Amino acid sequence: MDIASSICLNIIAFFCGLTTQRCKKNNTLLPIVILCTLGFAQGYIFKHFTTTKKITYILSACLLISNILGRNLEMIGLTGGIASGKSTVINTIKENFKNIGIIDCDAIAKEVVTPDKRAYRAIVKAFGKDILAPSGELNRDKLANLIFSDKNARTKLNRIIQPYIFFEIIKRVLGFRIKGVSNVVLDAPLLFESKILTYFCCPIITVYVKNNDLWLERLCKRDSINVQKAQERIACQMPIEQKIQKSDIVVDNSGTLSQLEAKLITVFGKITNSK
Ligand SMILES: CC(C)(COP(=O)(O)OP(=O)(O)OC[C@H]1O[C@@H](n2cnc3c(N)ncnc32)[C@H](O)[C@@H]1O)[C@@H](O)C(=O)NCCC(=O)NCCS
Ligand SMILES: Nc1ncnc2c1ncn2[C@@H]1O[C@H](COP(=O)(O)OP(=O)(O)OP(=O)(O)O)[C@@H](O)[C@H]1O
Repeated sequence: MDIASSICLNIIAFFCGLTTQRCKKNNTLLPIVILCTLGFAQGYIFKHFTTTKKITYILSACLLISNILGRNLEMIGLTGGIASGKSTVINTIKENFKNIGIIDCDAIAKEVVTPDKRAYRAIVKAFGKDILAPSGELNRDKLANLIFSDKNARTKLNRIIQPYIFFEIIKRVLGFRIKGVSNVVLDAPLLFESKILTYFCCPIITVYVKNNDLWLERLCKRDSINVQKAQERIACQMPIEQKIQKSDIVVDNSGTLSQLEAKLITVFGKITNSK
């Protein structure tokens, strides 16, 4: 019990460290407050066990180290509207910056709903078997049509799936830290909508397509949908103007792929060399 509590406190201390850059930027003392609270929580927990002073000192040092490990990890948030080019950005990063770790929330959202996973069972329970393809997997097109046209269904799906996505993000971030990776990109279409993720990411990059017609054209073509449906899907997310305003860096993807690549090499070159 004491070891489990200690591991949990260390994980919290690590993620508290990860919020440091964002809190510095926003001028808040939140990480220090959380760290002190953790110290007290640890003291309280261990008071009830027969531990020596030496062990308490070692455990406190562990908390501090976990916090420093979190501080030294740079989590770069990548977001933007639907079909704005986030996956294209990720492909460019993979090619040009081999040392950057990637966490793709869309991919995680697909993995956590494979048949017989807990999220899959919860979705089938909530939406019925109609939402399944003959193979037993989720019928993603059907689910997409449903959630992009019905706010209640969207909220219901988000409530079911997002805790599993967050849990997976935590696991992957810790995995990267253990491997010694110090820059991680979190590709999260709903980064600002989730609110909590914004505390862990600094800087946050928003990719957008300045030319609205071009944006609609790319979305219609990629998802094989008409303009009306494309507009409906765009309207399901926070307006892009708000995302831009909340971001630290914005990348306009109205140009060609090579123009995008050139912009990204400059942006990520600066971020990774700034430490
Ligand atoms: C609705 C689903 C089944 C559609 O699957 P599909 O394979 O057609 O699309 P894909 O997963 O690649 O998502 C495409 C894009 O749709 C947008 N989107 C997805 N889910 C949502 C949502 N709940 N609200 C608003 N936009 C969303 C995002 O921009 C995403 O990049 C799928 O997107 C899903 O499970 N969504 C809920 C999970 C979620 O919140 N994903 C975002 C991770 S932060
Ligand atoms: N600079 C570009 N020039 C031409 N086509 C592009 C460019 N950038 C992206 N695209 C195309 O636009 C479409 C959307 O891009 P992409 O899939 O990368 O967006 P996304 O933001 O990851 O989408 P989502 O998060 O909604 O899945 C794709 O078909 C992609 O090939």
